[in-house]
Amino acid sequence: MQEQQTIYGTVTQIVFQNTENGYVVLRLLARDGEEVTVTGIIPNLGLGEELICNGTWITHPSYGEQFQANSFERRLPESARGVAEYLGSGLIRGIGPKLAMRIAETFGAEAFDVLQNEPERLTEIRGITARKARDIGKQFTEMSEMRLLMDFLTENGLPVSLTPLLYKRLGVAAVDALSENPYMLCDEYYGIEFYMADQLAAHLDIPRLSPERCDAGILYTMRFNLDNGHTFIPVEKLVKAAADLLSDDDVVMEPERVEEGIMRLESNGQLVREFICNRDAVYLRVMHEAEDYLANSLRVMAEREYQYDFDLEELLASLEADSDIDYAPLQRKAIVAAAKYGVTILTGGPGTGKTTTVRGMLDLYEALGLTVLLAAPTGRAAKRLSELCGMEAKTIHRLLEAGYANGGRLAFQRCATNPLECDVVVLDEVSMVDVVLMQALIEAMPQGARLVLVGDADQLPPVGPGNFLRDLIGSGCVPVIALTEIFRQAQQSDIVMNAHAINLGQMPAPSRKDGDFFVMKKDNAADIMATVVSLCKERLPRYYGLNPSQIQVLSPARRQGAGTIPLNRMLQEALNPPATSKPEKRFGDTIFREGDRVMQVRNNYDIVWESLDGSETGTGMFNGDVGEITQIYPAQECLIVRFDDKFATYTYDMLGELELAYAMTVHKAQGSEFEAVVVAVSNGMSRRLLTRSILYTAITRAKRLLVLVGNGDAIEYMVKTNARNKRYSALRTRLRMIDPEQV
Ligand SMILES: Nc1ncnc2c1ncn2[C@@H]1O[C@H](COP(=O)(O)OP(=O)(O)OP(=O)(O)O)[C@@H](O)[C@H]1O
Repeated sequence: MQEQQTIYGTVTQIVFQNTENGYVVLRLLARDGEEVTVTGIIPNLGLGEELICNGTWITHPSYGEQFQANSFERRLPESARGVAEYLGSGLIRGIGPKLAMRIAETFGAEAFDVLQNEPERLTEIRGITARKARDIGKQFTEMSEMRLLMDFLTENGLPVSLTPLLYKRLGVAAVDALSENPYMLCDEYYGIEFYMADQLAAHLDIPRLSPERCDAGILYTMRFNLDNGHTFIPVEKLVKAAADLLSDDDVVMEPERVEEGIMRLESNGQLVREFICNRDAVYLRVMHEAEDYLANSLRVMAEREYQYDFDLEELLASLEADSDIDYAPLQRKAIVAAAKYGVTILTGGPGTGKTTTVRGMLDLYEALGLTVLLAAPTGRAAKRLSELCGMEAKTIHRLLEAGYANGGRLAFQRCATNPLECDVVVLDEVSMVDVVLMQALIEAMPQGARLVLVGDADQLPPVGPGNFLRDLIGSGCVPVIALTEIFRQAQQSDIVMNAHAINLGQMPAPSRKDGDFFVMKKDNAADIMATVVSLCKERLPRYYGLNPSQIQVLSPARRQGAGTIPLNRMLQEALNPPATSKPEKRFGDTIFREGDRVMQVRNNYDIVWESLDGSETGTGMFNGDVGEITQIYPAQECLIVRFDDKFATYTYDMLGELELAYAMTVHKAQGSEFEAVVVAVSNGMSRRLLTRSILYTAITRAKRLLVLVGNGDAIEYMVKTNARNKRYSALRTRLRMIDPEQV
């Protein structure tokens, strides 16, 4: 093992600095007068800082001898020259080298004290207004606080990328809060894995069998399972999973202790335990509230029937006569039901006429003088719905005016006390909506408004918890109109016909020369990916006149086989190769380059956007929004992404919210449609992902052309595997249980 050494010195040059993870390569003027290269994680480093580095000397194959620091202590420079260098190194907006020099000359070694405690004294320097002084002081204070926080995170092996999140929510109190409860990092806001928080807890000497650790492990296990779509966990499974999580070679968390923990969390209101669906079920409180609320409110809404002093069927017939449409009997039934009942479900596969039926509903509502709001779970689905219905549709989040409340938690402006203004809400792509969001929507509906739910129950279930659409249909409590007839026009499409065949467990029909559905069989992932690239780059543009931007590649998996990560790397290389004219920015393993297709991968209500013509500005980008990087500004450390009709700015520290999107997972593509879709399926992908509903969802994303490139066995396996991953959810049972007399 290399001998640990300590070196002291002053930072004279920052050769490389990664702003996300704090990795730096620097030159240090050591106390013995020698200048050496040092590498390590030292966030927010400035020139002139004094460092005491502990580490080892290594010989780098290209750069020779350098000191690899594994821990360090740092001190701000004390000499006037050091102060000038530090302030002038670009850390503070508004201070360049010249101004830094003047600050150092005026205040000498006291400069940092002035910046932190008496920034108004900066006005003694010519050219600094009171406002600028305040701004500089504020930045310096924030930087100092953030440095302390970063130092704390680094010392405890936690990612420095948590700094902005923690600082935004807790400010200067973050270190104290973490020291008091390191497990707060496991909540959905920070999303840190249990073992990391556990590591911090160990540094803080929190006993491993302590109730705090036990309770944190139980809650972590509960949240982790929500990601698998469950709304509750049977107690015996929870006990086992939490005991496993909390035990290792050194410590055994007995199941009895976990049971005690569950009782503690039950009595302090964080968990709810109920015997339901023949199970001893444990819920996170919010999840129990969501299910319970949905069951009660939907039951009440479904009981509601609206009376008209004229015949709705006749009114619809007269509307039909005025238009060139002749609805099928089931469509007519759905349109009338949507005006008559409190809740109506309209479901069916592709080409069965759902959209046409929704348009019929809108016509009837108009004739009845009812105000309608249209919504869908994703931006793309909302856009498509707007186009098809000729009226504005919003995402559910936008409809409910989502934003961040104090402390950074998601909050909806539209709610029970400030309801939406409408007589009807029509929600499309309901298969994607989880129980928590559904609860928020129903809470925001005004008393007496109708709800129309449209979706295809054979699509993938939502990413979030529950199985809302299937549970509601299965409960039998709500009128359901299931369209089954494929309209003649839609029958011309092999995409539609094969989607229905696959849904019935049949292999897709062989490709027709003039058809819109092709299967290309390739044996291994490398051949599959090479074929996908050639389709996107040459063959589809050449034969179908498609622009590569109209083609979307989908894969069930991310890393395995022909997953989205290797596919994105290859597609980026082929469709947007590096060029000196195109600036790029590396973030983790991804290189973002001007011209790249990217996707926003979580909801962020704070991202500022501007419409293309600059006439409108707003905030909020949503999970699944796809755009193109139009500019990268290295000096300003930001890049601009164009999403359909708007530009959004991302600073480099936000790049964790973007992914390359030449290829995306089928899950991410839910609710979106594309001109042409290329689906890659290979052996080597987890069998959990090779299911019929994933293949069906992938295929139904294509409007004009679908090419399925894959291993024959894997495709057949998908068609035959109707396994829906089991979700623990009790909504269906609750809906059936409730006695309408009691509500
Ligand atoms: N009553 C009808 N008479 C004749 N054609 C119809 C009727 N209803 C729908 N169609 C036609 O059937 C096709 C599919 O209808 P529509 O787009 O409404 O179905 P959909 O279920 O929304 O399909 P998808 O989910 O694939 O978008 C369209 O071409 C539409 O014009």
